[in-house]
Amino acid sequence: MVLSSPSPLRTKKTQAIGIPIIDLSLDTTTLSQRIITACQDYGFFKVVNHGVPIEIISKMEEVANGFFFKPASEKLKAKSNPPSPFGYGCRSIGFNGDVGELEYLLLQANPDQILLHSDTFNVVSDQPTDFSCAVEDYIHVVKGLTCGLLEILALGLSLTDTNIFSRFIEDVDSDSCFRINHYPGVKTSKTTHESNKPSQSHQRIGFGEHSDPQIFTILRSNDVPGLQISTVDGLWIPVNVEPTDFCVFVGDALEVLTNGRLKSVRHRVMANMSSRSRLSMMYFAAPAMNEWIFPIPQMISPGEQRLYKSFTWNEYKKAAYSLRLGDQRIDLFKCHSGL
Ligand SMILES: C=C1C[C@]23C[C@@]1(O)CC[C@H]2[C@@]12CC[C@H](O)[C@@](C)(C(=O)O1)[C@H]2[C@@H]3C(=O)O
Ligand SMILES: O=C(O)CCC(=O)C(=O)O
Ligand SMILES: [Fe+2]
Repeated sequence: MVLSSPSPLRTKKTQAIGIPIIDLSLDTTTLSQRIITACQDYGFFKVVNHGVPIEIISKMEEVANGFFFKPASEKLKAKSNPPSPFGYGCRSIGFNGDVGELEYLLLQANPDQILLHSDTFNVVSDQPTDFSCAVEDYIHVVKGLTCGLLEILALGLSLTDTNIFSRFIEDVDSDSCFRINHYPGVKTSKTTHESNKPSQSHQRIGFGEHSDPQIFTILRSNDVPGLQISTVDGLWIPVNVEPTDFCVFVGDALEVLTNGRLKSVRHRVMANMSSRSRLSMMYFAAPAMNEWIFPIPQMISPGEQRLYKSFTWNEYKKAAYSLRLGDQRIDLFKCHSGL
């Protein structure tokens, strides 16, 4: 594994330290060990040499930019009515008062459900088929990458059933979703520079601190900075992303399935970093709604306590949507008795 070299402390609470970079051209045994270490220590890693065709990524970026550059009045036509998490959103995140300096499109990702978004595709682009094909192609390849990584992960955890995680994602009813976030660039204010006062834009939160509820999240962004992950001791590490890389986040469901051995990573996006706009795309790999999530018995060593209760993915999603973005929803499902 290649680790980026440490650089000096930037602020009291933000530190640039080595973030695991996983080279997928390595042999499976080495890979599986490195992925486990990264998921245990950070709940996060970057992936290089993944083999996802650049044309598919660039096409997705092109159609997404085409949408976000449209006038606000056009984009608002892609807002869901009645309100649902899906479709176009601007500033408002979820239904409980969270806001961020971004606009986004949120879509269901499984091949059957994506067809339900045809109304959205008709308004997001003058060439709806071009848009929907770009989305379908992108999801297809990223889903393949996700399942491959989850199989290597299961191998690294010495689980006999190496499809135990990927099966959730391959399920035709999987609740995986796809999100495209657009963070407009910051207009630098002359007045602020002249008066030498700290700019308001320093506090601009693009997407507030949270962990992802799903199993795995695969992110790709352009080269505009802003993403930060939190370490166990509460330090924020900026993640510099190359447009050719993917970032992988452990989600809450994987923390539960591994009885806490792999930790879901808290992360956020700062929106004060560049005059250029940031575009990110996330594939959230999730189980089907009726699927049970609980610590896999093989993940509970003799003498170890079971940390989480059993619940369906539907129950977990309901809990997530009843809470604020930054809430620790996983705590609701902890076994206090150890049973
Ligand atoms: C405030 C919220 C937005 C969110 C649902 C929630 O109530 C809490 C979890 C949020 C999150 C974070 C990861 C993904 O971006 C997301 C789609 C998800 O599954 O959980 C969002 C939800 C959302 O924006 O709808
Ligand atoms: O936009 C990003 O880079 C990350 C956004 C995110 O964490 C999310 O949508 O869950
Ligand atoms: Fe996230």
